[in-house]
Amino acid sequence: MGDMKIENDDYLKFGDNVSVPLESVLAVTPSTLLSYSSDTLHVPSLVVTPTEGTLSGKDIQKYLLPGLPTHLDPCRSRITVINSSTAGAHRGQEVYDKLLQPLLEALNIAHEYILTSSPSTISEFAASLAVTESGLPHTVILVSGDTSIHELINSLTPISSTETITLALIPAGSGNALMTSLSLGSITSAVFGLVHGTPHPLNPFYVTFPEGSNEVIPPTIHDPNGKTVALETPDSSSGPRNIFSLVVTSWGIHAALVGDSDSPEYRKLGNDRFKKAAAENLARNVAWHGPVRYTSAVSGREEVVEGPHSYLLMTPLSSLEPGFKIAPTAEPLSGKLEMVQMPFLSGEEIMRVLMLAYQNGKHVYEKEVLYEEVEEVYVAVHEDEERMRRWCVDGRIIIVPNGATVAVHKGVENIRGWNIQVVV
Ligand SMILES: Nc1ncnc2c1ncn2[C@@H]1O[C@H](COP(=O)(O)OP(=O)(O)OP(=O)(O)O)[C@@H](O)[C@H]1O
Repeated sequence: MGDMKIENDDYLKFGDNVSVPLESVLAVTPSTLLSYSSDTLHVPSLVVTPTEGTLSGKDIQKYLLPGLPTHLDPCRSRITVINSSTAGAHRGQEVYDKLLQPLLEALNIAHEYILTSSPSTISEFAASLAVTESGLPHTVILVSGDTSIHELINSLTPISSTETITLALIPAGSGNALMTSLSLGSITSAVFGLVHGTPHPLNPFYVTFPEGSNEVIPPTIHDPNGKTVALETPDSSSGPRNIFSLVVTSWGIHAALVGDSDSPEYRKLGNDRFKKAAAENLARNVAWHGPVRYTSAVSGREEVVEGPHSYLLMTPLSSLEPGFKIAPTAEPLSGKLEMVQMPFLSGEEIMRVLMLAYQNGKHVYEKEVLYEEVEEVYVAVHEDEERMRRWCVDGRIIIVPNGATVAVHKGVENIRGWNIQVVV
């Protein structure tokens, strides 16, 4: 299947000689897989005769699609495509109309299509998921950014059995840190991965927030001021709450600038809001107080950093955005968790150190930076001011009570009975 230009709408006939740019080839499939299968359409004949500059016998393996993988086979999976309509530059519909829908149709992949219409469409979908009547596992093709993935996995409700849900991610958000770290950050590479990839456990890490924690709900058109509500999860409205994180969890200056940039005053500034929030937070020169106790995954020993701190961030990903290698040794999907901590530093020093992250993650060699693979991190937050008690979990802002301890745990495979896999 390729992006071929064929004159006069003619079908290709066996033996026809056609040139297709290699980067346009998605798959080489037997014609029996295709919905418009016909005796005259023999897609493999396009590429099985290698000439210089075309596919060689070895190369062709990468493109071969002899049959549908389980996650795309409607006889073996229940498939839903969710398009997060406000993600990134709002190009999700175009991606679905021009790329995904024709591809799924050509391969006879029956699916349900959901175009999000509100900030709760994804969580409502996830909450409605149950073991299918047919017993088939769910495949969700999510055309979105990282926030939508976070919402989906965190809205799954508990089930008594263990079920698998397979996510195929098409990066259409403004950040796409997960897919960027998996080297599938472009739409074309992700669509190639959708067809040729295999499911791997996502292993999200999780953060336990104590009772009394609140969540800041950013402004929407319906509620231009936003609001703060008690933090809830599908399995608990009292006691500690576990929030699953796939990109980043932070406290200190990172959480402060993400939190500020979401406020109604900053939102008016569009994309410049991040720059302004960063500049203002760096100029404040404040320190965050509370001991950080962690278990090193390397030595197995428990260590304590008393603080005060400027920066504390936990992530399983190497890059939070293209080029910004905050955790250069991270191995996404491995379940491993990296911690980056900086003591109280001036705004200028923080900036100097963080800019080294753009040089292939060189900041981790600076004496000011503590960089460790960790099993667990416990942070006792001692701050009077509410804005200093803000945590960021994949962009969500959560405010903890003064004196409370937040616990961060390395990756787990199962969320409330659901084994989450991602196609890579
Ligand atoms: N029609 C809609 N109206 C309001 N909110 C929506 C609508 N559709 C989706 N959303 C919400 O908008 C957010 C989109 O987040 P998503 O991660 O997909 O893109 P993004 O924010 O551009 O990317 P990133 O998270 O990488 O920065 C999600 O919170 C989603 O629930």
